[in-house]
Amino acid sequence: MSNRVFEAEEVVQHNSPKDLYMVFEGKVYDVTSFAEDHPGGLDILLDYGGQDCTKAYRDVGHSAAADELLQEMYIGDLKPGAEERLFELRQPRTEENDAPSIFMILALILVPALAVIGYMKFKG
Ligand code: HEM
Repeated sequence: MSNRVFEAEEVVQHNSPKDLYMVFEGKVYDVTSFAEDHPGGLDILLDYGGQDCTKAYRDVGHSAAADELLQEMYIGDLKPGAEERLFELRQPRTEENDAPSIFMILALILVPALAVIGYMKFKG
């Protein structure tokens, strides 16, 4: 068991499927090895990657077996009082899991729109 103390700045970096930390009740857990096997799915875990999942975890009503699993992944403590900072530093999910960016969506709308306008001009 480690008593390492983590800064919020460090915890938020670990938010990808290959490197996933989560904070529960002020403790830091490295859930990377378990994430793919999570019965609730990887995707839901990524929503809390590098973040506090205390409320979400409790709301699901996880079993005692889940609590035990979690304890096995304990790696240290979040610096006392750093919860708010952690939330402020919240980072977007890593690219490989991200929904298409707003630019991509705009491009998908604009390109056909310009093509139609161009065609109409050409015709007229
Ligand atoms: C952080 C470490 C976590 C561990 C070790 C964990 C572990 C587990 C385990 C063992 C189960 C199977 C049911 C049970 O034993 O309770 C489960 C189910 C589930 N978990 Fe997690 N969980 C974690 C985080 C989360 C988070 C943050 C969420 C977000 C809401 C979540 C959502 C769910 C859901 C929705 C199910 C139900 C899946 C189903 O029955 O269809 N879990 N989890």
